[in-house]
Amino acid sequence: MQGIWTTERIREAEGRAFAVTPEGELMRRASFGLAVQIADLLEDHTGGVSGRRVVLLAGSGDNGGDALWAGAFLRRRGVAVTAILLKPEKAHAKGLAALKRAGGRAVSVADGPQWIAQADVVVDGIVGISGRGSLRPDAARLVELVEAPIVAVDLPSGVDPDTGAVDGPAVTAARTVTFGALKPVHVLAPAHCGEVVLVDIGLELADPDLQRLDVVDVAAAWPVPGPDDDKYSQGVVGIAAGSATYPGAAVLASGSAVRATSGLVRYAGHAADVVRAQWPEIIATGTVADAGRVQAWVVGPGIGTGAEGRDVLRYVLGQGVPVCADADATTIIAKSPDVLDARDPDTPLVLTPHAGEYERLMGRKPGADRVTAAREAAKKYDAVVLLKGHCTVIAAPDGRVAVNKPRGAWLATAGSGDVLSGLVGALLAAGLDPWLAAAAAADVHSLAGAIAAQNAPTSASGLVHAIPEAIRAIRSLTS
Ligand SMILES: NC(=O)C1=CN([C@@H]2O[C@H](COP(=O)(O)OP(=O)(O)OC[C@H]3O[C@@H](n4cnc5c(N)ncnc54)[C@H](O)[C@@H]3O)[C@@H](O)[C@H]2O)[C@@H](O)CC1
Ligand SMILES: [K+]
Repeated sequence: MQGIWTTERIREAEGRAFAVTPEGELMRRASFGLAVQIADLLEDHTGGVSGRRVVLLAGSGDNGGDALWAGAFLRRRGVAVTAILLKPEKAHAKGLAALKRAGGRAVSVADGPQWIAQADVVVDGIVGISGRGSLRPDAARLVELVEAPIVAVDLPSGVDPDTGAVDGPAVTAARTVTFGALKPVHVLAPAHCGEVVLVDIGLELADPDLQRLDVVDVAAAWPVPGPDDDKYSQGVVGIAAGSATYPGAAVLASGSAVRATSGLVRYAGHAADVVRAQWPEIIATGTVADAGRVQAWVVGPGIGTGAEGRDVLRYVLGQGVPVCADADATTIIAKSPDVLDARDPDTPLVLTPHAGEYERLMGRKPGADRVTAAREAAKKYDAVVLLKGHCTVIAAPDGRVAVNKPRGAWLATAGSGDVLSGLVGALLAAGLDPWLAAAAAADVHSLAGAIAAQNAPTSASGLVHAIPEAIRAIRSLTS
């Protein structure tokens, strides 16, 4: 999660950096780092650098400028560099002059195909963070001809920088070299980016005002008990999950909450005996009405979508504490939206749909632009929406969005979602802002998945046991 920045914030940071660095310095740093990566790929792909052929697809903006400057650096290492200028009249003037001074060649779109056919590596400097929409026809035709590996400058052109959406021709890169910080595209469109390499150009992104929005500092957010805390003051979470026939969801969601924080966990439902046997520290009762006071509820996993599940959901929504509604609870809300009438308007709600549940909630699939999809659901339900997928997107009704950096696909295992909802509930009970709670939970969940996968293949129980190590790892990174 940490270090993924929307283009708006990247631009703000660049603006600050421009003010304190000599003109052209940021682009020099970016394009030098880019040239190093292009040479590295040439070496990997052809066994050498000098005498190899690189073709630059150079668009009209600074992204094209980066590519042209990188071409000039590569000339010094004996690379034959040809730039295809997509808009010759708007090509980055200084970059083009530098390339020509260094002995590089610039050609028109019409002459492009013959150079592409001979290229060892092609560089996509078509558009960067100002790019919108898919590739234009000229660029698309050239990209289609490429057989050599492509290095994308900053991001693969044709893919939306902030959402990763692709709705037409786009570049598929072997490697993407980005500058300053990762942007959403790098985690939302991994298939188009290939390997992502981050080049430090000295952007100051640690501004606390900026962090508040797009970067979730999980280590700082995670509740740590202080000397005056007791089991109640750290937040009591209630788990309404599972059934007598299917106690697994109850065991996983409750266990995950136990492992996430040291507050008290209450369980209410038909699996009380099994939960108690697995987790002696949990206070388990048969019904939500008997559960006692909690500071947040997790409701849904394995409760069924019938009348009893509906009553349970209605009850917890009416308690005036934050609720994480997961799995069957999402389906109940989709089928009978009137259950939400039980909700006090001020009660924070976190919904955790996967794509299928999203479709039930919204009447349409999330589609390629999962950021907008999550935002729209957050608005419609006035809830934090955590849209599950290879990369999880967390949107708040006020527009905040966090994206969770994927760490492998081990989380796609039965019961994994139950573990996530337990984590969200524990953080809600500890008093975290619901968006932050959901984002921090997703991050620890994905790291726990990666840790559990060291003993692959793993399972949801393995995930629960890896939670403390994941929290320790994240905390140690910043302490
Ligand atoms: N601003 C900075 O501090 C730095 C920026 N750098 C580079 O600058 C890039 C951003 O440059 P710019 O803001 O000049 O813009 P871009 O190079 O991203 O885009 C240039 C122009 O392309 C046009 N365009 C938009 N969508 C298009 C599409 N689908 N097909 C064709 N043309 C399209 C637009 O008119 C846009 O202004 C970054 O991605 C990065 O590569 C780096 O040099 C590092 C420093
Ligand atoms: K690009």
